[in-house]
Amino acid sequence: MRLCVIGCGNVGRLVAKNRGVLGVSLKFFDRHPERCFEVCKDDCEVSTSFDEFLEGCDLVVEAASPEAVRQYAPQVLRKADMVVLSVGALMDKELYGRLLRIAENYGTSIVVPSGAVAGIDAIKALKNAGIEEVQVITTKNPKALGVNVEEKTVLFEGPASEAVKRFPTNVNVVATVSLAAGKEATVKVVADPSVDKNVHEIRVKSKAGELYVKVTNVPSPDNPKTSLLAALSLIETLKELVKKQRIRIGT
Ligand SMILES: NC(=O)C1=CN([C@@H]2O[C@H](COP(=O)(O)OP(=O)(O)OC[C@H]3O[C@@H](n4cnc5c(N)ncnc54)[C@H](OP(=O)(O)O)[C@@H]3O)[C@@H](O)[C@H]2O)C=CC1
Ligand SMILES: O=C([O-])CC(=O)C(=O)O
Repeated sequence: MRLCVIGCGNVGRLVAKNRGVLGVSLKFFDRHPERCFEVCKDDCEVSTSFDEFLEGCDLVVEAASPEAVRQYAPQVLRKADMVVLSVGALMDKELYGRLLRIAENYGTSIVVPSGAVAGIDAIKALKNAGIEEVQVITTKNPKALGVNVEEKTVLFEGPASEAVKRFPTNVNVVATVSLAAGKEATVKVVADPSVDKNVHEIRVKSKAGELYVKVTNVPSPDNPKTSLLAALSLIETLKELVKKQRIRIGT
């Protein structure tokens, strides 16, 4: 199995470290090829041309940016299944519909890991009973959100589709929650100088009950915006995709 990864940053590096566990050969692509050469050493391939990168891929992982999803997903899905981390891109209804049509025509799939949140299994299940309300509050240190504030400050309140435009690499989770719920989440983004974790609180009201999930994530050492849990969730998703599972846990 050849796993092809777009993005040689924080998450790409963790995939490379877990190569042995996954038992795959790896190929990388990034707009900074030097980052890929550093990630790979002599252990994997690096492509500097995207067309060449796509050749022979069994599964493609996007760990780059929402822009990379817009740029590359249509081409990828004509050839292979694609795991998408920059889920915010899928809040664009036109792109979402277009990608699903391509996947349908070419027999491929888009896979969205739970990423930096928990409870996606229950939200999907609750959808079957009817979801009335979905809210997400994301609180991070101002540095992670790219602002300079001295006290706890609400930076944004509004729908998920707007939140992902304002914070494209900080709140992909609100897109994942919205897609799982089949309903756009209302979102609050808070910068708090007193926190050193990436905190996501999810509230769902449904006919089958209410859900409240709070994750207090350790930021990745190399990229404080991205929680370590997001990369670990990807690794777990990849294990399920590349290895035949004798038991599957969760929805
Ligand atoms: N679904 C979820 O729950 C979560 C998703 N994420 C998302 O996962 C993605 C990866 O995160 P992380 O590894 O920490 O990010 P990094 O910024 O550490 O690494 C991303 C790498 O991809 C490169 N890149 C970005 N856009 C493109 C492009 N269009 N073409 C080629 N290369 C590109 C970046 O270059 P450059 O530095 O120039 O941008 C960088 O080298 C991010 O979009 C992040 O927001 C993160 C956390 C949770
Ligand atoms: O990692 C996190 O805590 C959340 C994040 O950056 C995102 O959803 O883009």
